[in-house]
Amino acid sequence: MGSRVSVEQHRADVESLLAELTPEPGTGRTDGHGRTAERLHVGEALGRVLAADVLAPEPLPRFRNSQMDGFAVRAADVTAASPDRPVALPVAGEVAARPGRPAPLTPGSAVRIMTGAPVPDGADAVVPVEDTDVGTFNRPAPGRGADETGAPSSVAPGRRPTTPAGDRGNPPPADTVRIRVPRTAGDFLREPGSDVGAGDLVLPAGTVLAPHHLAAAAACGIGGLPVRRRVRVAIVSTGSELVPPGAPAGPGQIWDANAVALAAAVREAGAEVAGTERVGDDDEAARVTLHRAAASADLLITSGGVSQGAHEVVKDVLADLVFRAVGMQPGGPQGFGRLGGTPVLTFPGNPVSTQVSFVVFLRDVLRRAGGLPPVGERRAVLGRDGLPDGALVSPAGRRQFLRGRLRDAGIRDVAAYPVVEVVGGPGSHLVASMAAADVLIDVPADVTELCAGDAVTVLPL
Ligand SMILES: Nc1nc2c(c(=O)[nH]1)N[C@H]1C(S)=C(S)[C@@H](COP(=O)(O)OP(=O)(O)OC[C@H]3O[C@@H](n4cnc5c(N)ncnc54)[C@H](O)[C@@H]3O)O[C@H]1N2
Ligand code: MOO
Repeated sequence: MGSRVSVEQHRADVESLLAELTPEPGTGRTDGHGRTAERLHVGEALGRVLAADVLAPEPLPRFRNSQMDGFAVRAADVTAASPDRPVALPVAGEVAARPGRPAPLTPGSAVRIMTGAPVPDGADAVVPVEDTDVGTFNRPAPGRGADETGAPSSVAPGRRPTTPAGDRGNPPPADTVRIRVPRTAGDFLREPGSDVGAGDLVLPAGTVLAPHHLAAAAACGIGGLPVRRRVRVAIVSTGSELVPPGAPAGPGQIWDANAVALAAAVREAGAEVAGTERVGDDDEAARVTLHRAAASADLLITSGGVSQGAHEVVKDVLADLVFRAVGMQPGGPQGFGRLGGTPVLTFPGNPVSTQVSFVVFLRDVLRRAGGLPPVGERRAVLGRDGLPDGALVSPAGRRQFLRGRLRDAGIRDVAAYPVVEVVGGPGSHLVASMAAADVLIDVPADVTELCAGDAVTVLPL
């Protein structure tokens, strides 16, 4: 395996191997049909990354409509209105939020109008129904009377209604409305294009589509969105001892944690799982499986079979790859190269090592390829609880990635770094203990001792 290389060196080599996964304009990764993007129904695009700017095909709102339930009027007809001297106007019908175009308003009249309904030509303001003698357009609920403003009076739970049930149904609309509040032109109108104009930018390329982005696109009538094609990753876990979770395990068998962990990590990083396969320590079977998996994907990742044992199928079958010891713990034995043109990363089989390898070498590469921001790192202060002796020692020349848990910062600590406690042990088989962690504590290769209170870098899990 030769001498150890640094984490930085291995990361640089992995990034240069995988540069083709991050499309640059004109040189992008394609899907065999020359596409770097695909079109998805707006309802299916959650979490995907927009491949192009999305412009509004029409103004939004599409037409001038009412902001309130009330009466569409000419403002000039109601400028003199006041509670003491209401202006009476004849009511010339009703317009609701329904398909169709309303008839124009005759000057000197009012039209009942509902929220969202198109405003008739000739009307330039809406008077909310509460500002008129009508009070409300609601039907009285069964058994409820109307109060003096016309609004239904509330009936306390368990009380008997104060009016007989015969008041049900819509009272006939008044043919005259008395308007008590003056209005000026434009009041309670929603103008076409006041949200977005035709041809305006609604969503810029690169947006990671959240529900409110999808709502904006849908409201603009956009049925399909161009999204970046996701990197397709094939996953092969190796080891004759492995059985799938849920299946019975006999003597010497263990459940395959890595295929599940890697598939979930790939998806979380914005990529797509082309397939997961398990193969035993049989060179011929492994050869077939690895070639098939590589041919199906943009990237192949494997777990296991890369150290110094007698049955290292990955090393044996992928002999053209570079296998090396990286100066880190866990995750020391690493390999990279190509199989039939497809880039391959080989992660060590210990389940903590596999997951740490993904976080350290692949997570942000996949995120960048998919148009997502890197997870990045943050600073924290080492807590005392996870350090019985108040300090930890780390071997020189090995970058350690310890499992840690951030403590909730109290209000007093808002400006300070959060405290991180070491959790679980350092062993790379301690996969259940890792479930208690929410970060990896990054101890640099040249640091051999850390004390409670020291500042550290952590990588979120
Ligand atoms: N003589 C040496 N032995 C080992 C060295 C070394 O440098 N010299 N390195 C050790 C380190 S560090 C690691 S990490 C492992 C890496 O080994 P492999 O990548 O070859 O992995 P395996 O031997 O196949 O498995 C290691 C361990 O993990 C378990 N495992 C494997 N796959 C899964 C899975 N999908 N789900 C759950 N657990 C899995 C496997 O049963 C073994 O216990 O090598 C050390 N040895
Ligand atoms: O490097 Mo291994 O990944 O420590 O257990």
